[in-house]
Amino acid sequence: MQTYSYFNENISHNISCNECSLNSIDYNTLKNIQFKEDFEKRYQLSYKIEYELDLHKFELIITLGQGSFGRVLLVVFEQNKIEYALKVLDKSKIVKYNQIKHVQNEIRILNAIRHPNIIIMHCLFKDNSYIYVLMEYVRGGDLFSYINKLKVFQEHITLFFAAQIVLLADFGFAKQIQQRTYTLCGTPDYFSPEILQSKGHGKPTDWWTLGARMPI
Ligand SMILES: Nc1ncnc2c1ncn2[C@@H]1O[C@H](COP(=O)(O)OP(=O)(O)OP(=O)(O)O)[C@@H](O)[C@H]1O
Repeated sequence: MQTYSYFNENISHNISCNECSLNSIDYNTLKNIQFKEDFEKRYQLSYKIEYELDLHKFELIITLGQGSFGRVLLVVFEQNKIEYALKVLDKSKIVKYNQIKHVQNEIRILNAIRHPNIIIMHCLFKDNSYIYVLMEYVRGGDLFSYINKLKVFQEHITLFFAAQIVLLADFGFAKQIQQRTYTLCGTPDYFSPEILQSKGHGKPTDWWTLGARMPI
């Protein structure tokens, strides 16, 4: 079996991953943290690997969804009996489709952000074939499935989702920018005019996409 070292596997960390470290997120404390500064610090530090964790320490319940490079499983951690979402990423697929940088970036951003509206990444572990991202489990499914089910949203439902149910979990195409970027990514149907004009786009482009995606 092939092994890779793209995800800091070769850097040794002295980490004890126990019940305590998985439960150590205190929301009240987090409220007071200056999100941006904290993000920068965490982003620079990059992510760490929990070498003491492996799949056998979890009970597998069901598959929650399928992504491009693997599945997301609902699991229960044996030590504390808490449910988590475990994203299982297939290393060989990531390498085959030349997505190493994208995946590294997604994990790095998710690991760096601590915000009540953004899913918590607890830790990362790996074996020879897969990378496992242990995250907060969010009930209720995702917006995409809900849109598929209802097809068209009434205005009040659209307002409800747009205003408050923006729990972000997917940072595959996320990028840290100062003013503008010229990177072309995303679904063409929802491209903003500034992306199409290739003159550089910044944060307002996300508002365009949110509006375009709302199925009123
Ligand atoms: N933390 C979570 N809690 C509950 N369900 C989740 C969680 N994370 C992901 N899921 C479910 O798993 C599905 C797959 O997620 P994943 O992030 O792997 O792929 P994706 O974003 O849909 O696709 P891609 O890999 O192309 O970005 C999601 O659509 C969602 O239904």
